[in-house]
Parts: sequence; C-alpha cells; structure tokens
Amino acid sequence: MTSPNAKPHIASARPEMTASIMAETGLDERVLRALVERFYDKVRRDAVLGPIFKARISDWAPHLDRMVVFWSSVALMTGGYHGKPVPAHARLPVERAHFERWLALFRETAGETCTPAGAEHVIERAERIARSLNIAVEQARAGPDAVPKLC
Ligand code: HEM
Repeated sequence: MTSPNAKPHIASARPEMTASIMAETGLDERVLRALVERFYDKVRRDAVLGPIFKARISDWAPHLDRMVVFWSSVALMTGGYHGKPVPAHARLPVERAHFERWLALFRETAGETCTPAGAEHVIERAERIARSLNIAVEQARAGPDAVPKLC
C-alpha cells in the first residue's frame, strides 16, 4: 500500500510539492521522458522546425536528457535545471510563427503521452515560457536601446 506521505522517487528541491503535483497530474520522470522523446521526434521531422535543430544539434542524447531535466524542473518543481534558455534562443533564426508551430506540436504530443490533467499542466507552462522566450528573443534582436528605460 502506498503511504500518503510517499516521496517521489526522483530528487526534488521541494519533495512534498513534487509528490502532490505527481499525484494530481499523473506526471513523473517516465511520462516526461516519453513526452520529450516523442515531441523531438516530431520536431526533427517538421518542415519548419526540423532544419533549425538540424543545424545546431548533431548528438541528440544530451539534448533530450537536458530537456527531461528542464521539464522535471518546470512541471514537477524538482529544481534540477540550471541552464539559460534565453541566450540559447536569442541567437536562433526564430520568430512568432516558429513558437506557434513549436506549441502546436507540443500540445499534440502532451495529449498523446499525458493524462488530461498532466497535459493541461505542461501545456499551460509551455505556453507561458514560449511567450516570454518570444518576447526575450525580439528584445535581444532589437538591441538594448530599444527597451525603454523607465527609471
Ligand atoms: C521557436 C521554437 C524553438 C526552437 C526552434 C528551439 C530550438 C532550440 C535549439 C536549437 C536548442 C539548442 C541550443 C543550443 O544548445 O545551442 C534549444 C535549447 C533549449 N530549448 Fe528550445 N527552441 C524553441 C522553443 C522552445 C520553447 C518554447 C521552450 C520551452 C518551453 C524551449 C526550451 C529549451 C531549453 C530549456 C533548451 C536548453 C537551453 C540550455 O540549457 O542550453 N525551446 N532550443
């Protein structure tokens, strides 16, 4: 029998919170790995996004591992991801349409690999991050003088 105080089997900076998100959403590291692998499978075959990834990633295993850690951090609050997504994307040839396509594939894959509550949980976060990445990429491209100095 599972104890109500059961801790998640993955390391987490906030074990109680992680355990309660896992219980509510059905998400765990195995589901997130399936989501990540299936999603990047689609991305690599996609006419819009595929070439951008192909030009930058030749060894996919480390990228997939990093993305599982990223999604565990974002969705389960495990706190293991310490990368810098904004500079990584600011140098890519991407605009709003690329983020729309990325989200369309992500929503589809989340529906295929997660429970409905799990899909809703990760999609809400993906949409929020995609929006802020898109803004950050546009600002980085416009240069520091394009941002109003309000103080
Ligand atoms: C416009 C669509 C997108 C494209 C074409 C894209 C492409 C890429 C590429 C090529 C990399 C590898 C960069 C490198 O190692 O130099 C990368 C890294 C990454 N991407 Fe995206 N991406 C997109 C949207 C997103 C979104 C919406 C998210 C999050 C919800 C995301 C999360 C990440 C993360 C966490 C990394 C690892 C950054 C690091 O720690 O170095 N990406 N992306």
